Amino acid sequence: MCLLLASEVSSKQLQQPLSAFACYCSDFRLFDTAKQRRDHSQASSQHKLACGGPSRRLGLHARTPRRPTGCAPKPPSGPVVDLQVQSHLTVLQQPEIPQGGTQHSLCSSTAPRVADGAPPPDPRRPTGVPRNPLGPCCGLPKYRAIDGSCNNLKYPRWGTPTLAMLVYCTQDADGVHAPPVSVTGQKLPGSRLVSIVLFPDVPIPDPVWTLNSMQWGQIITHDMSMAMGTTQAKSHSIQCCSPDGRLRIPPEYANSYCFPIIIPEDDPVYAKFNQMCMNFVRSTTDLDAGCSTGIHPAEQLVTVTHWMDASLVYASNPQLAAQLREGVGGRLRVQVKQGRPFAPDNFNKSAACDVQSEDEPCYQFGDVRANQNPQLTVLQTVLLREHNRLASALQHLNPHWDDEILYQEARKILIAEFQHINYYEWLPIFIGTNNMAKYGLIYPGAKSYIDDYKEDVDPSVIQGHATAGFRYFHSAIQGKLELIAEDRRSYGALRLSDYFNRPGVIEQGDNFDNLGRGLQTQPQETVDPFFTSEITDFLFRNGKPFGRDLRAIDIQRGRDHGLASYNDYRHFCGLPKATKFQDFGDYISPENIEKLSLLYASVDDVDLVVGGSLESHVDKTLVGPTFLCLILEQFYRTRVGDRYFYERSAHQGNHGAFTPEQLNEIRKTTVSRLMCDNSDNVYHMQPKGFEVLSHSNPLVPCEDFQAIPAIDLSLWKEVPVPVHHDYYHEKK
Ligand code: HEM
Repeated sequence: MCLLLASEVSSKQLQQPLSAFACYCSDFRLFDTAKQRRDHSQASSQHKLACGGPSRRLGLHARTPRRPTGCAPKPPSGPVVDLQVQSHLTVLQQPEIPQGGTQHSLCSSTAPRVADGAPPPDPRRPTGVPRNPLGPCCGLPKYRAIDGSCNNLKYPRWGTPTLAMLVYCTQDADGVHAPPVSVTGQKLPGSRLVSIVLFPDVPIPDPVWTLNSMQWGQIITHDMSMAMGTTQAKSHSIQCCSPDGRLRIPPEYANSYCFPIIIPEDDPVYAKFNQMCMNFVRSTTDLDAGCSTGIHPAEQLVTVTHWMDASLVYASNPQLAAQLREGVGGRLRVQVKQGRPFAPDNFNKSAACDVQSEDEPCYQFGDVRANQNPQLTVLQTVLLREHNRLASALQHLNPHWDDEILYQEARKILIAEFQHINYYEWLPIFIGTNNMAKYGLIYPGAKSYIDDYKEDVDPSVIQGHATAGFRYFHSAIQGKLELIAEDRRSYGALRLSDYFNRPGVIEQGDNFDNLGRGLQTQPQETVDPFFTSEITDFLFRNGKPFGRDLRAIDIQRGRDHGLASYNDYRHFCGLPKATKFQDFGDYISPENIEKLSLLYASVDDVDLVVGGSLESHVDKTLVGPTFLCLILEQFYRTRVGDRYFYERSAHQGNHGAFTPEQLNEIRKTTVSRLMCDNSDNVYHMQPKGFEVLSHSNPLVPCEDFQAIPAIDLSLWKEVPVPVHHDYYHEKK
């Protein structure tokens, strides 16, 4: 029997830093008890001290200058390419996205990770092969394991929760875990100050893309990443500031996870409330978990599966996954309210939501962040309903299938739909169809299997993607969520910060449909260096007149994770390295260069989160070249490293591969079809749901299957294999 890693861990435990869960270390030592782990980690910190390294546990945060080259220059490799978009992109070099057989060169500041070819030896990165305590993967399962293990048969733990993010370029001040400081040895400019100066609130509605483009992006994020030790919705159990907004105690004595954001005295918002300190708790690393000897850069752990596997629907650990199931007909549990299915009540409402009474809804989904904002909860509910819709249809077609088969088959189809929407409908908007096709992320027009699986490509979430690049799309968040009627008139709007962690609003009246139509009608905010004050001043304010600043948190998180500088990442992505601020002028405006030069002492100090968010966009994308390079790399890995990717055939080990006919049905999936099929009383949608209504994208009836195609599930009808009588024994 296969024992799965996360079977040791409950979802609640996974949210807590260093909670008492079993921890696999890179040498595959399994700590059975918290005490064993503590002993080991004490030994590690002694070792660190012996090596002259810091000890966060003792509050000794070394403050050594930012190393100027956290990222070694990428050796020239392969031809300069133009990405078929803009001549100004000629700096990006083809090997950024590994193509078949090409050795991918990575920053050398940390041990290189795997792209193509043989994996480089990295003693810190568990592969799970020789000493896998789980034993070998069992057989060749048709379905993905809930915790993502055994997707890669050579490296069974790749993509599982509690594995670290992939690092290209790090810049910990002490080479291990201390947040970076300026090359001058001084502090970097405060994250809140940078947020105020460079990322103000200037509302510009996007002329083309709907709010669903933003919201679906958050869904993709939550499927693939959540840094361990962060809460991302509710306030953290560790508080680094005093209740009146002052620093609780001098940093050197504070909780070793504290890294509070200092608020400037003349802050335009927080000063009015005498706030000088914004809570910020560091993510949990392999070092904290006692899984590192402390002589390498600490790596942040992820609590969800790294795969694109709809883990936000099904959970990332088997216990929670089992609790989410109805146990009948392959369905997931729901509670039906006025004839409409919603997710079941959260196991611990007050921990998961900011509810004001026990009656107020707060849901249990596969991901802990699902209640964070109403539109997110709407999409989580749509996906939940879609699973049950598929399971019921399959049951109708195949009454002989049991609960397990129905669950797994519906899950397999839903994951395929999800991957298809992500790769063929959503990502092209953000990173460009041409770029994706050129680097093997999509194959437009394909009618058969795409066998591009590469066993040695590590599918892990990349630091530069999750901690910087993808967070740029926080810019697309709208401060008001419009309620849209069937005739597409708006008759009101919800203020976002009134409803953080209060999802019950989606049940009131027709709000579920109104919010769903709002997602597909209201434009998102333009992706640019402007961010709504609903997230920069009022994030998670929970009834208070001020909240927190997500942009400042993004910047601080980049420092917490030791991301190398923007200049280093620029260089890594093929842009020339700057020696003076004006050298950023190829992609950053003169006004912003001036602001950067006033804030930062050196070009080598500029945070990746900051510089990347100021770049002008590559044509036909919503990002500049540095983030484009990182996001392309991420989704290349996510695709080719996934043995179960929906376009894959059985020849490459996808033992549950769709038939070619089924695959071509999956390829009809669109986000509009999902919204049509899983709303309550929505009868019209535009075919392209991520694009605003227009003459070329008009409203059509949901029953218009030409305009909004539906998957023909009859192709999943299985002719039962006749049971052969055992005449020999019968005769006897
Ligand atoms: C209303 C919408 C959203 C809200 C309120 C929100 C809020 C947050 C918060 C609070 C965090 C944790 C910050 C930290 O402690 O480091 C976070 C992380 C993140 N967000 Fe968002 N977000 C939203 C939408 C989006 C969108 C649209 C995207 C991308 C398309 C996105 C991408 C990310 C990423 C990549 C992370 C890091 C996840 C991890 O690895 O831990 N978010 N967001």
